[in-house]
Amino acid sequence: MADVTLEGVTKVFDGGTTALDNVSLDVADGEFMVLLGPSGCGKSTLLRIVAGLDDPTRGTVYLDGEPTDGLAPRDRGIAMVFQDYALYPHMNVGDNIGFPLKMAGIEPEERERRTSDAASALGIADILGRRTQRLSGGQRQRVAMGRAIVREPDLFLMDEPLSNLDAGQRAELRNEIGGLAQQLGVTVIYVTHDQTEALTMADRVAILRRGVLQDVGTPAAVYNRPATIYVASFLGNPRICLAVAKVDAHEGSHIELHIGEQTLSLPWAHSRTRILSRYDNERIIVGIRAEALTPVTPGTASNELAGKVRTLEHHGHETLAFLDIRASAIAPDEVGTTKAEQVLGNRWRRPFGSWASRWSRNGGRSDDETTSTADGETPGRHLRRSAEVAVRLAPYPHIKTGEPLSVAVDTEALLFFNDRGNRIDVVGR
Ligand SMILES: Nc1ncnc2c1ncn2[C@@H]1O[C@H](COP(=O)(O)OP(=O)(O)OP(=O)(O)O)[C@@H](O)[C@H]1O
Repeated sequence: MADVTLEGVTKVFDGGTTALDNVSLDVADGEFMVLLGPSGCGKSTLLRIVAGLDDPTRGTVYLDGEPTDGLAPRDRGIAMVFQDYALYPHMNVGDNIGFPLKMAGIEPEERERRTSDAASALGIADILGRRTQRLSGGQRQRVAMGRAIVREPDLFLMDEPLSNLDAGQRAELRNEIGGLAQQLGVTVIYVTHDQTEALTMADRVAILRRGVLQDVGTPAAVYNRPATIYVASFLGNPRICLAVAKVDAHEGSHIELHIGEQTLSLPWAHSRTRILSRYDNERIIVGIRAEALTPVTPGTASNELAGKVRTLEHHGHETLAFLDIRASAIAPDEVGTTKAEQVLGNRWRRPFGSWASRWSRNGGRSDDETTSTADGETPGRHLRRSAEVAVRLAPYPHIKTGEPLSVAVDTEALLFFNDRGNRIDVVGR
């Protein structure tokens, strides 16, 4: 039995770095929770605080409903596995796995039984007598895992345990760790920066950015219905296209989304029309994943985008075409900054009216990339990021870079964000 609750956990290190900023998170008993985020977002700090190796500056960690303040790491029923698995080189595999039991004064017979059970579960029962120096990376990590599970912990904390392995070993162990956790019924908090690990292994994923929890949900929920633009862009390969669109609501009839010079039309009965209509005459960000697009003969679909193929990426089983749809795009890191305000134009439309209206007339495309705004900013600099959508094609298609391509757009699969990067159509999350 081990459920974990973090309540308003903040960690500010000496020197002023805020590694965690008011993080609240529940991990249920037996759940496989993956903490996902880029380097430096606070994942390891969170894990160390749960383990009791670091104290939070503010907030509380509860284990099974009990506050852990002052509870020593060894009394938390936790086992940790790190990326740099330090095995004892002078011991064989079996002794490495059984070492924590020896330290705990467990009788040799019992030790042997538990060591052998752990080794069998990890598929390394046949190498118990081997020295650890000659093991492969995957085998070494299995031994490290064995040493952790042999203690029969209630809670497993894993910090990038696969990052030192090659791609093949990672894929293999990914499956095994998920299966093993289920078999043992333990609660796992697993840290990674790898979205594939998160989406394939997790019951739920918690996404951190600069110490702030962005979203928590099942892999399907955070992928299909991300709470923020950051989550939408962090998950998914190829990356989501974040295009600027102007909303034009025709009350009771339909909503037009002007993306550059092109227009998508959503019927009034569309699931998200009412929410979008609140942004009438404003610019929003439309997230377009490859899944929303299907190549078509021009003029045959009810909603289409057309563009020129800028690049082709051949992946063997498919080819990705990156299509310049002649519209403005935004980078997730720009969201919430003055850059985003300028690209979106919602705030500066009035102060810099003349330039803005010319930009608007051009459907968001700058015809003068060097025009300066009143405060000396160069708007063209911000507009040069042009929207490129990724389109999945059959392997090695006949199309060439520079050629036109039209795609049908499944408007139900589009994601809509405001200028602060929050999804404006969050329903049921
Ligand atoms: N002991 C420390 N003293 C000061 N700053 C620290 C300390 N440990 C971590 N930090 C800082 O806190 C932030 C979060 O670090 P943390 O190691 O938790 O991130 P992470 O997401 O695990 O990164 P990585 O994936 O690179 O391990 C970083 O800016 C880091 O530099």
